[in-house]
Amino acid sequence: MSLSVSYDAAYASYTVDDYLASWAAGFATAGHGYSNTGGFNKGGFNGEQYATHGANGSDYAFIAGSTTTNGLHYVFSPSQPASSNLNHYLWGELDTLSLGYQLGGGNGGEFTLADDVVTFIGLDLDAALGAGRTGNDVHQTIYGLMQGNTSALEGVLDNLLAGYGVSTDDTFDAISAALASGPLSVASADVVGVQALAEDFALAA
Ligand code: HEM
Repeated sequence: MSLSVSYDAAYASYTVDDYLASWAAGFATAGHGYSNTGGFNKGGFNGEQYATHGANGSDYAFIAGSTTTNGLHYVFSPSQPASSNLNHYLWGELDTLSLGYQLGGGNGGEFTLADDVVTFIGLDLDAALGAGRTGNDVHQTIYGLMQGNTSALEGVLDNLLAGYGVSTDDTFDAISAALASGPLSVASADVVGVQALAEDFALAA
């Protein structure tokens, strides 16, 4: 699936990094633990959506989504230490992410944001049961957001946006235009191939 981004026109000239920084500052979570767990759309520890809002009554929120039915799962084993790499981690197929304000829904229904500022579709991250936390992009991206830390998400986005010649340092409008014109052309990949060949000859000489 290719990446697409939809955003509130009021933020058109914000860079993605600027918006993520302001979202993170407003999310200002006091943490997760027992008091601010968020939840899955189906309740329990599995579903198509996981969502939470900042602690201390913050309206700032996010919804992580999977386009696969029952595609996201949380491992919570009280029998293992909370600090274990194989406990308290998210796995599954993470495809979409919405950031904004005023989380609603849940409790068996779909989550919504009354003010949905930006939605990324096509994140295309995948982690298997047993992946644990370390090296698990699905977990790191979402647990980062839960702590008001957007750096893992920025890394994921920059990785995808590089294929279109843009990055999270660009504005939503610039990114939207780059995504609309498609991935960098096959012709430029060919040019890279030719250059590599020329270097090979130079080394051989
Ligand atoms: C799905 C996204 C979630 C992620 C990425 C996540 C991640 C984590 C992590 C990394 C910890 C820290 C464990 C430690 O090192 O001490 C933790 C703790 C905890 N999580 Fe989650 N969590 C998620 C969702 C949930 C949900 C839906 C619940 C619902 C009950 C929950 C309940 C807890 C509790 C109770 C603790 C504290 C455990 C303790 O201190 O004994 N989490 N979580």
